[in-house]
Amino acid sequence: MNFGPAVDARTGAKGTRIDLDDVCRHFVVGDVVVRALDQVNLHVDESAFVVVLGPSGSGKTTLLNLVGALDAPTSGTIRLAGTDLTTATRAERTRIRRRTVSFVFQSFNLFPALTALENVQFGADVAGRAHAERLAQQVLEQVGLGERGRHFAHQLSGGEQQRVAIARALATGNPILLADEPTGELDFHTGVQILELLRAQAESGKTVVVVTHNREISRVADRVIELSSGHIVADGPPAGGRAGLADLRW
Ligand SMILES: Nc1ncnc2c1ncn2[C@@H]1O[C@H](COP(=O)(O)OP(=O)(O)OP(=O)(O)O)[C@@H](O)[C@H]1O
Repeated sequence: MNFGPAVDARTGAKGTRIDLDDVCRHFVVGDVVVRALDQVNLHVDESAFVVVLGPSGSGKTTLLNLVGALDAPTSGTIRLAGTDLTTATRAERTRIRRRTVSFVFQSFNLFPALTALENVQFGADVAGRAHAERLAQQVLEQVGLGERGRHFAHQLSGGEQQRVAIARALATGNPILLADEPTGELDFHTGVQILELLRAQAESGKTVVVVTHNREISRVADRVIELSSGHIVADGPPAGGRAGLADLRW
């Protein structure tokens, strides 16, 4: 197992560092200020399976969007792989995003008009990787769908679609994988298979950040960051130690 920091082969940067200092993200809607995140300090420098846990509205997606350079904070500093996102231009943020992070969503978000292989190749293309088609086929095989490359999303089960989505994220080669409720639309058994796949990525050197409201998922994390009303209220290993996937129930 390799828990050391992944090094970006193209830039030499230690790609797994995520640094948030005094980060606030406030939304102003009319007279109301929604403090989605307030004075958040978070540092992740390990290749690990990190679960961000919190109830609906606690700020999980807001946090993921900031870490993924999809959104900018109201105040505070965010650095990704050592680069300050808050002072970066929009073009720089795009470049950092392409080389550092990948995304997996609750509802899979595959392109319906593309085959499974083409969806995965898209990930490699966006990140500017060479031999994208060959790479896409290899990654599809890695997630157990080597035979399904010509199939479209509607010909795949939910769990298979999520595997393709994870393959698309892996095909980028980027060191940080961000997943928003990746098991939210799956039955328990399929959800555990997806968690197993995500855990395996962390064990092979990636930083995997999963946000969820499902406390059970946090039991298999290396590190659990609990959010409540926009604040981090707990940060550490799961209470009672890390459980095995076979111990989960939900
Ligand atoms: N664009 C926006 N405009 C106004 N308020 C917003 C916006 N985006 C998020 N919020 C508010 O910020 C708070 C945090 O939202 P966020 O989506 O991050 O929570 P969450 O923990 O991901 O919730 P859920 O589990 O329901 O997805 C909520 O009160 C939400 O209504």
